[in-house]
Amino acid sequence: MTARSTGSPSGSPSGRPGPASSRTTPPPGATVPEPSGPDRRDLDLKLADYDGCFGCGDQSSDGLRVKQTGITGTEVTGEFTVLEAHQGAPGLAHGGVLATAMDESLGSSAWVLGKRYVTGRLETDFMAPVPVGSTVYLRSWCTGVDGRKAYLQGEGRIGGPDGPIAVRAAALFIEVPEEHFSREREG
Ligand SMILES: CCCCCCCCCCCCCCCC(=O)SCCNC(=O)CCNC(=O)[C@H](O)C(C)(C)COP(=O)(O)OP(=O)(O)OC[C@H]1O[C@@H](n2cnc3c(N)ncnc32)[C@H](O)[C@@H]1OP(=O)(O)O
Repeated sequence: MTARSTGSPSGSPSGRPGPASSRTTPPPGATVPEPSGPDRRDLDLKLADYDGCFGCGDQSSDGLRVKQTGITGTEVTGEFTVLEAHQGAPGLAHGGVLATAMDESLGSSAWVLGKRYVTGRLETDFMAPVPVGSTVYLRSWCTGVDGRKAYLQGEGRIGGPDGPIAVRAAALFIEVPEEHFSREREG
């Protein structure tokens, strides 16, 4: 296993600027709350009847089937394996698939904040090609909450949980009421 290339994912292992733009950087005064979301066991129960999510569900044969592997504070880790169905260029993961995996990971970190969030803005940096068959090790965490806005960052590594960063992301999630989901379905 190689050494993790940066302790701080907002750092710049490649010399490139960090992943967050002004729209995904928390404003001064934003704070990271104590996670108050359901713990893993509650979550498993609540999600037991729904496995249709393209990111984490088991019903979608070509879905990513991201498995969550740990939660520490707002940091959520997970992993998925790149299948042939996920190709862009021959033998390599499609960038949109990697962005989706980051959305899933960032969304999981937002979930542990204990409120309902949807992705408002998602920014991704693609740092290295990801071959089909690779396991991508995902990690996301909250950098601040300001009213309805939750700011998150994340990364996907290959070769092991401490391997090189292949993709990194920053996002703004927006808190929505429960009706958001039923209203949109009926719309
Ligand atoms: C824990 C371990 C196990 C976990 C186990 C799994 C758990 C489960 C995980 C699930 C993980 C799924 C992860 C996928 C998550 C999706 O994929 S969600 C689907 C994709 N996203 C959407 O469909 C959202 C569509 N957009 C919308 O519905 C609406 O635009 C929104 C985002 C709700 C905002 O609309 P609104 O409520 O009318 O609010 P609005 O006033 O427009 O905006 C609120 C504020 O946000 C700002 N804002 C909104 N959008 C933006 C933007 N794009 N850029 C900058 N600012 C913005 C506004 O400027 C405004 O700012 P202020 O004026 O308040 O300063």
